[in-house]
Amino acid sequence: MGGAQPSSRRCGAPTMAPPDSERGRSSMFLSLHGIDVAFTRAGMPIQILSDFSLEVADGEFVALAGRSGSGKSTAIAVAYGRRSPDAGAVRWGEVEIGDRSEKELQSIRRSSIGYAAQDSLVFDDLTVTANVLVGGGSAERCEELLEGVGLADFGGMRGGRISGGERQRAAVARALAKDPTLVLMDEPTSSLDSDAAARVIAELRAAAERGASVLVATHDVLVKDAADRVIEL
Ligand SMILES: Nc1ncnc2c1ncn2[C@@H]1O[C@H](COP(=O)(O)OP(=O)(O)OP(=O)(O)O)[C@@H](O)[C@H]1O
Repeated sequence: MGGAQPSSRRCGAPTMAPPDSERGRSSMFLSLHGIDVAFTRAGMPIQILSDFSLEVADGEFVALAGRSGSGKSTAIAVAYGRRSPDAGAVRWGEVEIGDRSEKELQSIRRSSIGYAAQDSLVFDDLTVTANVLVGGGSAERCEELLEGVGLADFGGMRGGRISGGERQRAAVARALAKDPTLVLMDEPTSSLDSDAAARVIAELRAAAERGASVLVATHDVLVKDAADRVIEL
């Protein structure tokens, strides 16, 4: 067999990306291998992820879909190292995260991973610009991203004064401001109308085109349509 090609961009192997030397940046593909996660509900163990594996190549935008409760947020939390799996391995590029101390992981997260949880914190007392820059990145990049997600006029406003959808977009801008090599997001468009969602999706695509590996848990058909591949849990 060997040379089988994926039949469409929706399934099959990760897409190829230009080598690091051409992009002038380090590689940070994502690999989850053989992941098991179980929780206890009403005193009974329930298996949420069972021998679950996925890979996201450099420059690839992958949507993680599936019914409510299927384990999308859990998979994103495992990928970020926020939740330890019962079994299996997570790799950020060449780094197997189970082999590293929390301090080392924190340092990699700070420099290279853009993460936005479903409930990303926006500081009420900081301006939107300051909220974005908490995650690193330049003032210029912050301005560009705020414009991109439709918050160009909001930079000076306090986080406590903006709407839920605006907070969500500020959290996306914060995750992307340092131009991370790995992007992990949980439902980044859940509070957004289709115009605002399209803006966020354009920024996620742009991150992938710059060479980042992008994994997004979502129910949003717009995100699924924009992704290179959709993985159903
Ligand atoms: N800490 C926990 N303790 C017990 N059960 C948990 C815990 N965290 C998650 N679960 C359960 O695991 C299942 C998967 O949760 P998860 O949040 O990963 O699903 P999801 O696919 O992201 O769902 P949604 O689309 O509704 O956000 C759910 O049934 C949830 O109740």
